[in-house]
Amino acid sequence: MSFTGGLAAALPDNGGEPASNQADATAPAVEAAAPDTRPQDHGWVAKQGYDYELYMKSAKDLAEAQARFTGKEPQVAVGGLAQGKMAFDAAVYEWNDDFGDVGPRFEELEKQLFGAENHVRAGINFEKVQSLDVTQEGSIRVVPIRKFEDAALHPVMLENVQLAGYEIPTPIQQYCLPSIAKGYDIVACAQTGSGKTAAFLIPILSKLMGKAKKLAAPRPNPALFEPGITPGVRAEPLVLIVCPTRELATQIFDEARRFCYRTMLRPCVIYGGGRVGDQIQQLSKGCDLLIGTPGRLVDFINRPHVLTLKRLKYMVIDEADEMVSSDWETEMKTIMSGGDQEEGNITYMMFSATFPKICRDLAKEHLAHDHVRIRVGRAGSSTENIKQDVVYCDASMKRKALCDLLLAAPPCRTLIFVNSQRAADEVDDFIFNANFPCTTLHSGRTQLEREDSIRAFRSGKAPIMIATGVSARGLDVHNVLHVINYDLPSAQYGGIEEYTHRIGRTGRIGNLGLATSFYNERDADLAETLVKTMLETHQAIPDFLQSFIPEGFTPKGEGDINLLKFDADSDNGEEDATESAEAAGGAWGAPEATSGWGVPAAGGLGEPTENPTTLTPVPADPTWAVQPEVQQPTAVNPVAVASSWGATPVNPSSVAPVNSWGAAPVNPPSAAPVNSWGAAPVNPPSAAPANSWGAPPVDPPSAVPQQTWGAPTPAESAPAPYDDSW
Ligand SMILES: Nc1ncnc2c1ncn2[C@@H]1O[C@H](COP(=O)(O)OP(=O)(O)OP(=O)(O)O)[C@@H](O)[C@H]1O
Repeated sequence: MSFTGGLAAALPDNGGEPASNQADATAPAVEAAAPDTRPQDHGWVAKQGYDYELYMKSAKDLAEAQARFTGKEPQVAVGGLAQGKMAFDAAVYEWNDDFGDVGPRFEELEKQLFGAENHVRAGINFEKVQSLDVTQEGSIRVVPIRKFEDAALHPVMLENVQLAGYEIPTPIQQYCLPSIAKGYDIVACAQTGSGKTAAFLIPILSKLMGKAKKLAAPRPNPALFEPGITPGVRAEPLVLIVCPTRELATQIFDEARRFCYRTMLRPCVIYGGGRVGDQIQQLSKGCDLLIGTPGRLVDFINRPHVLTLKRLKYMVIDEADEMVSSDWETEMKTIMSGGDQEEGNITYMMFSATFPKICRDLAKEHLAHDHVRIRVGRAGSSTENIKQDVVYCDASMKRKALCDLLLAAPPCRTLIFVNSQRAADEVDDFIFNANFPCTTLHSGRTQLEREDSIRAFRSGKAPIMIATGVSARGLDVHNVLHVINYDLPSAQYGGIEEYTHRIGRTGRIGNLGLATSFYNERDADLAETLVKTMLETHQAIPDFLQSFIPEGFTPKGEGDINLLKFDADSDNGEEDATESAEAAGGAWGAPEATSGWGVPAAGGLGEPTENPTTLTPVPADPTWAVQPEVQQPTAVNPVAVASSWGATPVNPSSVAPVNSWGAAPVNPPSAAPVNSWGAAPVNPPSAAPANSWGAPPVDPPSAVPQQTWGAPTPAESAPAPYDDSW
């Protein structure tokens, strides 16, 4: 099997791969150069080419071809999919009508759905996720729950939450669970990787559990369904989740498969690029929860014999900021108010990590006046669990810098962002030919290639993925330790909001992560907000960006938070700021000294979280750039520069074992990433400071912000009984 992009695989392969992995057997013979083994010497797994022949075949042929190709039974990959099968076909819990309201356990499926390697588990800094301040805005305030046991969940849902390994609800979940229980419309904004998906799935599904028979449309008994023989039904979902990308849709589907386990609720996903006929067949078995991308959804809404929204009870718009961008305007209008749904009966929810004005306007138009508005931290902020490094890199030096970077730290699952499909293919070619195990994700790929890429990345067969920002939005992959902005997203490519979404692919749910961005003069339009965003989470500001630190800002100064004021369009705006201030001093009891962002003023931004010496300006690596304004390095040792390419790791034992990719550990070794990333190249370019590349995600701040919820922790008590009056 193969996991890399087309262009790279089509080029002469210097990697000495087995014949079966060659991309094009008909390509003219090229005298093979000696394979460059530096990536593998460094610990990266061997690259694998893309098998086009296999991927051009139909679904049925694919399974057979795959068996021939591997010489085995169709292989089960992460997520339980036979390679070549598409994500919408993934197994869901199917019951027999005789079971009643709740089905029995099914161990095999349980392992597949909840296995640790198949989804991200909370990391060592989970308490940081917990400690962010929550602001409620608007007239409705809900009392947060502190434990899942207090949320009056259906007992089977509570079991599913435990199986998923969720011990404590994240802040967004603490507020969304009771809000949804009470039936409010919601606008919610919380950091990347803070559990927004479960924040709506758990309470919605819990409310519907036990009522499936009453509310859901009749459908054939799944246990007896035979495609082509059993008459199908029209899909009449109770829940619709709309999201901008196919990858996100399949990811939400995976989460929905987990939380629908043992329930009588059937999840389905539809998205562009997936075969329409096959997706219709899935829907015809019955569909209670439908996840979809806007284009395919509208297509199906226009086929009333396939899909009707007349039973709809909940509509969730995920990544709402992206969804309401002008590209989707017509589709969103059709979905939100068109079709045959009865609008008055629908609870609307909008979720995102950033919330520009256009989003707030849409919320005003569609949501009930008394909707709940929840904001965790500042809208659009990042998390301290991600260490952000910005290194100066001339455009012409980016390729070399990237290879250096990939060889500077022990191999780890790495996501590289570029601004265009073309750049993705070019970078893919380059590093694939340099023998790095990579794959690409962008909308120019076929859907099968995209799904294959993600599986290869998730499983660790291709631990490096090059992606455009749009395609990787919301991507939740276990153990992504490093995000590299090969291109920074300038204003034209989504600006600081895009930056926040991108780096949020690492450091998820309390795990630590590193984000390295290549910066040069072309990124100047981003500099000011980038610096403020970095200061907000106590990042070191490199020398060449020091001039963008707001005037008067000192690490220990009082009132510095105000100096980091962000544009209204990337925050919740003035109107919200006023309400937020009211809320802070109101029912929530937020301490007066707490800023709207939840950083306690006492320690807050004034307190650098790392050794202050790391704030010292860092000279740029002269091998990447010549930068007039930055202090020039004293000397460049060409030998050292050259050897930094193929340097063997300082301490080979600290390199993640090759086979650790596939079954990523539930809790990554505690030494990683702190120790493993810190390993500087053996012979770093003499002028290049080690920590401008792969410095570890800093000593975690010693003063972890205290809970600032205001609401007292409920005393230990028995789980709240399932409230089936919902
Ligand atoms: N309470 C919890 N405890 C532990 N893990 C959790 C909890 N809630 C969610 N997770 C896990 O955290 C990961 C991130 O969640 P999710 O993808 O919903 O984040 P998000 O806020 O939607 O991020 P993004 O804005 O980047 O899309 C998921 O793998 C999910 O399974």
